[in-house]
Amino acid sequence: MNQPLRIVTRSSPMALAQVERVRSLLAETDPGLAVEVVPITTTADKWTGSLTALGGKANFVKEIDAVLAAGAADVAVHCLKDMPGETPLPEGMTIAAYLDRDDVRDCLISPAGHTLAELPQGSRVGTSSVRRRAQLAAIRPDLEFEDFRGNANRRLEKLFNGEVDAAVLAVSGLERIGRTEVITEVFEPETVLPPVGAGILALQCREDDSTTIGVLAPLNDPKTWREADCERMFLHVLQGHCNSPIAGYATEANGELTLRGAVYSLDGKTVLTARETAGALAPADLGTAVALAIAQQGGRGLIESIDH
Ligand SMILES: NCc1[nH]cc(CCC(=O)O)c1CC(=O)O
Repeated sequence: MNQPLRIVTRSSPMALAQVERVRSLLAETDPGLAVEVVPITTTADKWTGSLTALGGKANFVKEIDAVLAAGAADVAVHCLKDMPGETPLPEGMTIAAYLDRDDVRDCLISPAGHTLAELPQGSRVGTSSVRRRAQLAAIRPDLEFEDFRGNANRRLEKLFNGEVDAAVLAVSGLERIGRTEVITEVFEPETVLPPVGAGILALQCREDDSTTIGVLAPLNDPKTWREADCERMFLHVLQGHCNSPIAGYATEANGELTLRGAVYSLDGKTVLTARETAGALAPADLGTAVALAIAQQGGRGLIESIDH
């Protein structure tokens, strides 16, 4: 009688783990509900070249959204970090819930067991993220960066095969694939400011699908929602693209939301930062305020100077 809830996902171990988390949450909130997984392999997953050449990391998200839009699935589980920031959600889509936020921190993985400070002069660090490159270059200008693609398991394989000396990945991603034992240093947000949406899973569905919205609503974490809202508006106002060295991290403590934002030059030599606390501001307005403070320092010029 009841239709199963169909969740569309990429087929990487991390993406599948994310879907399992949603499934087990739904088993608590909706014990009678049947859940079906619709796995797809996106063009971006198969592509081994530069993501910028393919049109950016938004490609991972776009093909999933197309399955949802076509009605072949009811829910998509997106890493908020991977969702494009310069445009609002695709037409006809809504976020029904943000799950309770995971670890937001990035970490260093060095098979030799080094911390960032201990890496030998000129070490090759694997990361395709311009944000991570800029942030690490600001601390260690001698490091060399190499493009490093593939899902997290694949990246660890390349790293331990010696293709690079070290890599930077998100702690939450390693938790999802059960590989936190490889971490050699966790970067606190004060050292490496997390990207917008770090550690947040967004449950997206069609905005006219009130049945699914109702099923997913109990999975929403209101504090994560406010942080996400604030960070997303920050990114939107700055018009950050998929290849922007932008970081933005909102935290709510004692009922008060604070947003720290930063925009970097690629070499990490210029770092524009701003930090504000909401006071009477709504989360999205705090995002706007911090974005404007960075724009006033020349942040838009830095963002536009980078190819995308
Ligand atoms: N770009 C890939 C990606 N998207 C989300 C995460 C990790 C989880 C998250 O922060 O939501 C990762 C892996 C990584 O950056 O190491």
